Amino acid sequence: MHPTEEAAVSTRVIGLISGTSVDGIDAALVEISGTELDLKIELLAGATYPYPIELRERILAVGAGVAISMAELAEIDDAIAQVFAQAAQNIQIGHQPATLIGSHGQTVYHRPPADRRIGNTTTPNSPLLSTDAINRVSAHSLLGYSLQLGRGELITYITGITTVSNFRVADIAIGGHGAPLVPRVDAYLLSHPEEGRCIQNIGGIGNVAYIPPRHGDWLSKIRAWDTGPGNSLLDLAVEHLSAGDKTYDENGNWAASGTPCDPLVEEWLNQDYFHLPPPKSTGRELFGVAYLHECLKDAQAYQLSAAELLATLTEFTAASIVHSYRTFLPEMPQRVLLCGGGSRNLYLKRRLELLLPSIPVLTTDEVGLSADFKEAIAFAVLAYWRHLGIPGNLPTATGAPQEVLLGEIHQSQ
Ligand SMILES: Nc1ncnc2c1ncn2[C@@H]1O[C@H](COP(=O)(O)OP(=O)(O)OP(=O)(O)O)[C@@H](O)[C@H]1O
Ligand SMILES: CC(=O)N[C@H]1[C@@H]2OC[C@@H](O2)[C@@H](O)[C@@H]1O[C@H](C)C(=O)O
Repeated sequence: MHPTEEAAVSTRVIGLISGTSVDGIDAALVEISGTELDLKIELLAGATYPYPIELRERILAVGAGVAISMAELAEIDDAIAQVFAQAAQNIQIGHQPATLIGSHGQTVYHRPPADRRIGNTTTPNSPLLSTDAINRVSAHSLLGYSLQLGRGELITYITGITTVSNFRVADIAIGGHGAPLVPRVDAYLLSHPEEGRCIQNIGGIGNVAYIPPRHGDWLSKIRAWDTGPGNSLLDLAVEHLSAGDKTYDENGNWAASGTPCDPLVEEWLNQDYFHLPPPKSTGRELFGVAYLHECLKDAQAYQLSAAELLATLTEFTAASIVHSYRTFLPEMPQRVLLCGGGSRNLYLKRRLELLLPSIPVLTTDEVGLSADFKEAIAFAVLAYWRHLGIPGNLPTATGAPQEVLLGEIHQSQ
């Protein structure tokens, strides 16, 4: 059957992801029809299932670089697959069953490819290589590497539903970053005929998709990249400042009771990552525990209170987003649509509004797409595209030289 004929009938798909905040598994049950410009989704159910505490701690430790044996890695891989499969089963309760699952899994390691474009520098997470050295080492060592745990074949076995997983590797194998992948879905679900929009996800890490008005060769003009920290530094700081009592700054209330220290924000924006042109991607390897400790050290000179420190980190997060728009976008957007948990941080949203005068800052909820479950929905769509033979990456977002089919299919029996 031709892909478009098959797509005329809607398909019930489950999207699963646990992001860089490692707070739990976001599951979305969606009805999908159409393919690209006619793509339609209906969110039938969305829920977040928290990780068992011990598993979350193990994942965070692995993500922070704690060495583990291969046996432990295998154990964590299967434990994650089991909780993902359980999430897939739970989200279907009270609904007609799904026929396909798109499971992103849990990122535990992400290394962007070494950057050939910038003479003798590389991306921040790669060892520093001179142009000569780059030419000497094999092409393979220049590739990125991204590891998502929660193997798809086990999810298929437990749920009995065909599962697509390992979405990032095909893009990475041809030289892309393998991230961000959601922008192609954003393009078809959130583009506007007349309006240029920035879709800003604020998860653990922040990422933007700039989508120009939908005419001419708009698709090739989309730009997308990881903007830097989302909630990662804020969450780590809150945990540190509350001595483990709190895991995040609810609605940004704590930060809102302080005042940002502008010289520190300026200083922090000098970091290499913010000056590296897109395509670019990052993770907790860069914006994680060690990074926060550097920030805390820098802050000592200013003797900031806890509230002032959080206000400063929140300002830094907002400023890194806006700085990247002003530096790398061909034109400023006419509207910004926020999604991800950080869109619930009202103080962060207010600071973004202040830094973007005259540009409305809304959430994707306000244009009909769930801000909480957009990523899970996107992986349902990516699995559906894989199933229909439609590519999922956007070369302008990942830096890959071409479009590719994303994901490995684990067929149910
Ligand atoms: N009401 C709220 N107020 C402030 N922050 C919030 C609120 N709700 C959620 N958050 C923040 O959102 C985070 C979770 O966001 P989200 O689930 O989008 O991240 P993620 O999907 O793990 O990350 P990524 O998009 O990088 O993969 C929490 O850790 C918290 O910091
Ligand atoms: C390697 C990895 O898991 N990257 C995530 C992370 O979280 C936000 C940002 O960094 C983004 O690049 C990506 O996630 C979304 C789902 C994406 O691929 O679009």
